[in-house]
Amino acid sequence: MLAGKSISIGEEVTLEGITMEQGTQKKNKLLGLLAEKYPTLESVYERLISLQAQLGLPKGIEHFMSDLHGEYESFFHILNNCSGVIREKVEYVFADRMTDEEKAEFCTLIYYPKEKIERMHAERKDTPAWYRENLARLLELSKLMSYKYPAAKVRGFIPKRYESVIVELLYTRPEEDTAQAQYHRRLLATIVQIDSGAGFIEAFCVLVKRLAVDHLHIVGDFFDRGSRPDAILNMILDYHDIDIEWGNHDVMWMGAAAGSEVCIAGVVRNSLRYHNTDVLERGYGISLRPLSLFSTRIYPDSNAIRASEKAITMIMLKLEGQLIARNPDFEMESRRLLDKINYNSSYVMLGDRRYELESAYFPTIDPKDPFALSEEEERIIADLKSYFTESEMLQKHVDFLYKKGSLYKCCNGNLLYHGCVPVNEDGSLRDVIFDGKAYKGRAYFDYADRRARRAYLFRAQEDLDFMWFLWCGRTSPCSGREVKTFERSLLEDESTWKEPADPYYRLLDDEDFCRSILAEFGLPESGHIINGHVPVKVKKGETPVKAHGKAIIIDGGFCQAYHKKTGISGFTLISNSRGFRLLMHQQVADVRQALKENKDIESVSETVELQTKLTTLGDTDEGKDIQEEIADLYNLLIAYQNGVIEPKA
Ligand SMILES: O=P(O)(O)OC[C@H]1O[C@](O)(COP(=O)(O)O)[C@@H](O)[C@@H]1O
Ligand SMILES: [Mn+2]
Repeated sequence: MLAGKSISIGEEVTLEGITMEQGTQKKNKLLGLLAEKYPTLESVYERLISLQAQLGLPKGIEHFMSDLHGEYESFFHILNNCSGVIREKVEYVFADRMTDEEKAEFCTLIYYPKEKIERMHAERKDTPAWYRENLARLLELSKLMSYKYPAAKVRGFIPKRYESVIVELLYTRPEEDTAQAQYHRRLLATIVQIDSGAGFIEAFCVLVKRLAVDHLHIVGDFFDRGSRPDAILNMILDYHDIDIEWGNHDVMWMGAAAGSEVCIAGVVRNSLRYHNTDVLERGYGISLRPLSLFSTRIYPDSNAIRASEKAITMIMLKLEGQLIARNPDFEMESRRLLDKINYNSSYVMLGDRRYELESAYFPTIDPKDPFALSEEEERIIADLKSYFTESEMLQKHVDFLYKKGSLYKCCNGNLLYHGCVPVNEDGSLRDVIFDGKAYKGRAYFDYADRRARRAYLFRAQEDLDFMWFLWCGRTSPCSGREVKTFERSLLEDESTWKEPADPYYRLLDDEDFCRSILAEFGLPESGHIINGHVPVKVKKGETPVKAHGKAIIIDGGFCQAYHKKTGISGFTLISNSRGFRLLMHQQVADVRQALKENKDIESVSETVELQTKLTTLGDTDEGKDIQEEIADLYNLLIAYQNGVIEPKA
């Protein structure tokens, strides 16, 4: 932050101009700092040579997934099998040197080394020969998979305790020299002899998985529908390299964790709707008991879960109505419907049409003031608010979502966000107005991202309300739909459930439109838009690849609830030095089955884009940083050579 300057949310931060002299001083100061890191001429040469060489290596492998929706079991397996990539590599390396069963067993060992070794031990199959054979296989696989990484980087991927021996094994060439071959055999035999085979196998498996995926992008929607989003977040807290683009379900949970009452009601409602109360009660220590006691009293004819869902839905609709009234900017007036109900005759007016209500029973509504919470409801929501804001685990997960996440990301020429860029019917960027100021395109995303961060930092009501808008606002970049929770909960006529969506979703098939969006975010024509949010119904012939590959929608329905709709159980999009391919995960294997029968998730691979030119690290964003470091090192070299800075001997 610039000293003495306060920054308002709509404003861009710019550096004040600095004089030439100040500029030189600053440059020398930076060089001085670099000289501390590289104090000798040799150290500069060494670093320069290594960086220059790295620029020519193939770019790292990026995996993209979205819409995990709490589906912990499949995600756990997919994270361990690296979306099927390990099996492909095993196929490639061992081709006809191993049978299918042997390969399947070897893959299971890589996915779940600890458990598999325990199993082998229990079955008395963990003989020295078994260890030697599997260590040799893991070594061969690691060698092949590490060719595109500089040695220093590979070293960094190996668990510390095993680093020196594994490096030794990786870089000896037994096939070239008999002395080396003997040395190699000795190393492997000794590892087994001294009983450290299990530790080394586990360390190799860490290395292989690390080599398979350089960077993971999750394009939103961790929460809701599936049962354990908390377990997914726990699993990725320490993931080596990850970014997240917030989905509409995530922002609602983030708003809830920041203390937005309507977001809290929305989160509780969604959890009850899918019978996923475990995530709240066990995962986050949030008690639903006060709500449940109240609900079963108010709705004695319903079971406890259904009663709670009804009660929290009404609280949510009241709070949403209050929020809409105090935020005309959100343009959500059409969603304020409790005052359009005729409570005597049990119908609602939508526009000028009358729709029958599913039930005429509204025990918590005062028809004269339908948006007011009763005293009991106030107490329930206040209790829930304290549980949400005080749940250590939830706050830890939401901290992580803020730290690693954002509303969008530009990465290696590609544009990632969960939902849409709001546009007009003709594809031009749509102005969205807040506090009398119009925002569109990238500036709108930046504005919304800043407000979402401010909501968590300062928790002012208007920013907390904004989190709700992000969850379900028609012009929210996370949603882009008019979300019809009222109709879906209270009306039987399904024609009212349809949710009008932003023209963006229709236009995404048009290449020129995609290019215009990429350009708006300062990205090249060769880039791609990568979205989640809209389940792709593969079984109905829909394809995730839009506009000849300019846009890819990767919501393949990880969640069980959507398998019937999509026909598959999730996608992983992979970008490597050759282009893009998509893995469609066919069937979910649970871990127990995987271990017992060496079962895996079947994944079908489809090429999305095959490049003729290999993409190198030099072509990526990381490559640009390396180029800058190289330029700084050259400046340091010049400063050493002409005596501006004295190198150490
Ligand atoms: O499937 P449910 O529980 O009825 O939820 C439907 C609601 O979820 C939404 O589809 C949002 O969730 P997604 O972001 O996963 O699509 C809303 O548009 C819709 O109102
Ligand atoms: Mn979504």
